[in-house]
Amino acid sequence: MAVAPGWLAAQACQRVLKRAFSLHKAHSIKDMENTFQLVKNIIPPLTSKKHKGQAGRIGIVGGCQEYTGAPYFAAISALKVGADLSHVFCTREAAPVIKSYSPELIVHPVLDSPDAVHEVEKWLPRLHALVVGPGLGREDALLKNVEGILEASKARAIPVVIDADGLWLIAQQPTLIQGYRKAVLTPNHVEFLRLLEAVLTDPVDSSDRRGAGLRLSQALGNVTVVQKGEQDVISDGEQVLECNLQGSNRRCGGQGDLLSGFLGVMVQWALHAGPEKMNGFSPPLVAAFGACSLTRQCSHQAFQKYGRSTTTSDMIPEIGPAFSRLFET
Ligand SMILES: NC(=O)C1=CN([C@@H]2O[C@H](COP(=O)(O)OP(=O)(O)OC[C@H]3O[C@@H](n4cnc5c(N)ncnc54)[C@H](O)[C@@H]3O)[C@@H](O)[C@H]2O)[C@@H](O)CC1
Ligand SMILES: Nc1ncnc2c1ncn2[C@@H]1O[C@H](COP(=O)(O)OP(=O)(O)OP(=O)(O)O)[C@@H](O)[C@H]1O
Ligand SMILES: [Mg+2]
Repeated sequence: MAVAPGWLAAQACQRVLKRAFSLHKAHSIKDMENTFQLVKNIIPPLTSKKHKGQAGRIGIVGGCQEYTGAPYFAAISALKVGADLSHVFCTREAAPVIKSYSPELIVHPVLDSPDAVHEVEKWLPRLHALVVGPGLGREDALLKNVEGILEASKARAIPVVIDADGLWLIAQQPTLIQGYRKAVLTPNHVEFLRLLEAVLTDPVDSSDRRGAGLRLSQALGNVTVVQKGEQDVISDGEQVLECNLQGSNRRCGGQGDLLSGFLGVMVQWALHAGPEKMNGFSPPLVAAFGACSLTRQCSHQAFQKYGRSTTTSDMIPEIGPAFSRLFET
């Protein structure tokens, strides 16, 4: 019997949705379908009418002597999800290493220069979003420069995803992003607890992940918070979305870096698409759901091939197939 490709695609989509929502009673498969549909709504179509740059020009702020992999993962994932140009702003020492990983990346060795804020600021008019923190390190001088870069980005209303050591900075100075609704924080378990402690004055039950995420977001003035973990819990202080899509049980480093790169692209897609396509959700919330789903799907697919030996590099070739499976069926 011949089976129509459309039918096969619909079955694959149903399987993904069942994996995604079977665990959480607060959502029905219908809700999940609707949320995936919202992500689909923000994806700019590939057409012959566009010029280079229109699908996204993303900047990654991070990369130092110790960490060169993290900014690479964030920058390459931005490109592979569909951005046209991906810039990395890193320290002088880290630049040749990051360049050597990929000819696709534009690498600026400026982050430890005395003029770092100005050097990054002059690129800001050409960027749609910044991802701040992967592989940044915690040196005071670098963090000071990143403070200036964040202020300059806010002044230009550029969306910022803050991850890793960028979250370390925010835990020291929450006022840096207080009330900036174009900021999305992507803490892992340890980073989330650190933020809770830094921002909330009253004790909070961190085992109630929805409640804690809501409260943290509210305390930061509705900055979107993506709490990564067995389930990803996403809140903008008003609503909570959970992503339960099956990933893998490999916890190798770098998966969060991929997520931050996806999110840098998707958040500007969502803001560009506008609130009318969001069915009452905020654009950063929908973008975060998309980035979490895609990371977990890549992890799932890579694990099916490589099992215990899966590393984050194995997830990169899965980005295209995972994206098609989730958002193009
Ligand atoms: N290949 C690379 O270059 C990678 C670099 N990374 C970078 O590494 C830097 C540090 O980020 P991490 O997420 O590793 O953060 P941390 O260096 O704070 O934590 C590393 C790990 O140590 C453990 N840990 C932390 N605090 C602990 C404590 N008090 N007691 C016991 N265990 C504790 C946790 O398992 C945690 O995930 C960031 O710049 C990040 O972007 C990571 O993104 C992973 C990949
Ligand atoms: N227990 C888990 N089960 C399934 N998926 C998980 C689990 N913990 C984290 N993840 C997924 O792994 C991805 C990265 O989250 P993680 O908490 O490892 O970030 P991270 O520590 O910042 O990573 P990185 O090493 O890049 O810094 C997210 O997509 C998250 O959904
Ligand atoms: Mg991380």
